[in-house]
Amino acid sequence: MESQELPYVLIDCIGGKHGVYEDHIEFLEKHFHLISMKEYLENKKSLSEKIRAIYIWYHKPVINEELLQSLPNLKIVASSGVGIDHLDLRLLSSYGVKVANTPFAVSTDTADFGMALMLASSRRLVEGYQMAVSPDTEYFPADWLGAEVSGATLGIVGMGTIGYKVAQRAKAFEMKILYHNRNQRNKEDESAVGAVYCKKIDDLLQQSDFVLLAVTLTPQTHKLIGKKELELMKPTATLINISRGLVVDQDALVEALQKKIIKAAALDVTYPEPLPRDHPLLKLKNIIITPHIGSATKKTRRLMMENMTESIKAGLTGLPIPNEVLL
Ligand SMILES: O=CC(=O)O
Repeated sequence: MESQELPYVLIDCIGGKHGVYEDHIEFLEKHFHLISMKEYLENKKSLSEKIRAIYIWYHKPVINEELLQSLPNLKIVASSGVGIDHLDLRLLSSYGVKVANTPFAVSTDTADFGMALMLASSRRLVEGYQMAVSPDTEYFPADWLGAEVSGATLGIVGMGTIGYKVAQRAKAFEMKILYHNRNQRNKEDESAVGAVYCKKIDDLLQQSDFVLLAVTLTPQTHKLIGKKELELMKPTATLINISRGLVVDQDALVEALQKKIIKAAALDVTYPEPLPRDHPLLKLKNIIITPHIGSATKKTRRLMMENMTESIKAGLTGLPIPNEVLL
């Protein structure tokens, strides 16, 4: 098929050639005629009727009335990852636009990364590395005590696909697993991993050595963990966030870490991302921060791209859309 006949897809990413990996571009260009957001905005008149899909790769474009009105033939928005907090589903649906994400592609790596953060924080991996490579520090073995992960209590807030995979891994570490879901207790999953359901999040916060957040960001989970919740946690506990920065009240977290109300935090997500270089979280020692890389492995990112391509193709041909996000 000639490139001119391929469906026009608006691609929105950060940096690089469309901000995605070269081999992804190669693949995508076999299926779509890619138009970058910049190109679109500069040539709106000639392109607006041609665009039939939007491909969002780790970015948060503003898809508002103005954009939607300018794209009369838009059928589907495919968004990388699982979180779709950057999309207004009602608005999109009112324009007849479908939405798809890639929840299954990301879950294994993101769960692995939650474990990595828990282990790195408890066993002082980053501090240890810094000490090991520092030319002029003396090393005293007695200074390097960490906290055990094996046998400790892990509280998972949000046991969906990712949370459940964290629980499977935690089981192998012989952890005691607690979980809290806002809406749904899942008896099958909990018995498979030997997890104990906490109807009240407060019970989980009070009992856990590690609290791991794996919830979706919604108006209900916005700043779910604030001052009160942090104060319920043990002073020896660590907060791990692999969901969205806005699930935690960051000002309250800074205070809790400064005052040692909790022991430490390990965050793959913050708000904003990245944090401004003078942000108080970056000045603390009892924290690990990574740049939202939970799903960042070659295989997973490739699978996400393939999933998004399948969803767009299905959406444009009227077939059932894999990974469609329903309102
Ligand atoms: O943050 C990543 C995702 O939503 O999968």
